[in-house]
Order: sequence, then C-alpha cells, then structure tokens
Amino acid sequence: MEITVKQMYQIEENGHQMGFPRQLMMENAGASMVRRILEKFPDVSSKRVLVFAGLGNNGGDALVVARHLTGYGAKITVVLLGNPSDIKTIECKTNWQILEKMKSVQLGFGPADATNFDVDIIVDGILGTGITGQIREPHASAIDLINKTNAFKIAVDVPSGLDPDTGNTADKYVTADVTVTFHKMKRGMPKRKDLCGIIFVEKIGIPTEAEIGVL
Ligand SMILES: NC(=O)C1=CN([C@@H]2O[C@H](COP(=O)(O)OP(=O)(O)OC[C@H]3O[C@@H](n4cnc5c(N)ncnc54)[C@H](O)[C@@H]3O)[C@@H](O)[C@H]2O)[C@H](O)CC1
Ligand SMILES: [K+]
Repeated sequence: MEITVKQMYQIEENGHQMGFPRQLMMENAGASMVRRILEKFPDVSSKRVLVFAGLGNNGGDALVVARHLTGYGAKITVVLLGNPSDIKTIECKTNWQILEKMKSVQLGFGPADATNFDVDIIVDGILGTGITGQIREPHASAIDLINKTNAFKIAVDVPSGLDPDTGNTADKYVTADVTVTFHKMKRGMPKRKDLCGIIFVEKIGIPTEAEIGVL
C-alpha cells in the first residue's frame, strides 16, 4: 500500500499522541537504514562515509545513521546544511548535540566542507517529506556534489528533490542507489526507481492503530 505525505504526517502525529515519541521513530528509522548499509557493506569499518543532513527530521534520521555507524568503526563525516541554531526540530537538534560530543565524528557546516573528501558511501539526509518548491542553497550545491561522486548513495526516506506524492522532481534532485523509506511506501516513489534505486520500506515501530482514521 502507498500513502501520501499528508497521511504519513497524520500517522506520525497519531503515533506520537499514543505515546510513541518522534525521537524513537527517528532512532528506529536511522537504525533500519544502518541495517541495510551493513547488508551491502559487511566491511563498513573500512569505509569512509559522508552524511549530508538538512535541518529537519530527514536530517535528524541521517544524524542517527552517523552515530550508529561509528559503532561499526566506519570513518564518518557529517555535513550539516546550515547553522546548528537553525535546526528546525527538537528531534534533529537532540541528535546533533550528541554528535557534537563525539570526537569520532568529523563535523562540517556546508558543501565546502565536503569537497576534498574521497568517500565510499554517501547518506542523503537533505530533504524528505518536508520539501517545498525549488531547491535553495546550500542544499542545491550539496545535491550537485552528491550526484558528481561515484560513491554509493543511500537516500533517507526519499531522494532529496523528489516529490514523494507526485514523483515529480524539483530543479535539482539526488539519484540514489538505494532509498530506505519509513513506515509505508510513499505514493510517488514506485514510478521513480530511476531516482530511488532499490527501495526498502522499513517499519519504525509506529503502532498500527495510529493508522485508524487515516488509511
Ligand atoms: N513520517 C514518519 O513517521 C517519520 C519521518 N521522519 C523523517 O522526517 C522527515 C520529514 O521531516 P520534516 O522536518 O517534516 O521535513 P524535511 O526534513 O523533509 O524538510 C524540512 C527542512 O527542509 C527545508 N526545506 C524544505 N524545502 C526546501 C527547499 N526546496 N530547499 C531548501 N530547503 C528546504 C525546510 O526549511 C526544513 O528545514 C521524513 O522525510 C523522514 O525522513 C522521522 O524522523 C521518523 C518518523
Ligand atoms: K533524503
């Protein structure tokens, strides 16, 4: 079954109201991505990983991926696309503040902090279901950078720049090798495997009753 962005946000809110907080949804989302990364790269401890994080919860998911991957010995660089003080959500900010305390993770603050980096894996946590309109800077430059590399690209929830409802793209968009989308397939994704790559749908612990009245 495929759902709309509006339905996803309603389900997320219902889950939160039932007592399953967004912070845990985010943790489960990031952990589910790491499982898929480990499937593809059992030797991830020898890999250099570049994580792009936007200022919303798509970025928050990516910060969780970064933290979990350090536990497997991967060399992690996280590039936040903006000022930490501009992070939009408490869930994303909480994860950023943890990374700030982790010497094992290199932190950057814009695409310029990522250019001299020969990476094996890129995590696209720039934009997810909260995308609106044409891509603004520095997100646009980050997307260009991602597409220029021949690193393995895995998208958080949606390839950044793809409209999850329609499958249309903004002026810039990530072409991913794999997309891990959460809870249920988003309506506009199956027809855009050219951008999503292989799509995995991962449950993140939201009670199914959160769908009552929505689906
Ligand atoms: N649905 C769930 O159960 C869960 C979803 N998770 C993740 O959360 C994102 C959605 O997060 P949200 O904060 O609502 O939006 P985004 O992070 O996708 O984007 C908002 C962020 O991006 C900026 N922005 C929007 N449009 C543009 C643009 N055209 N150019 C530049 N910047 C743009 C906006 O200003 C905000 O800063 C979902 O995709 C999942 O990944 C939860 O973490 C887990 C549960
Ligand atoms: K994304």
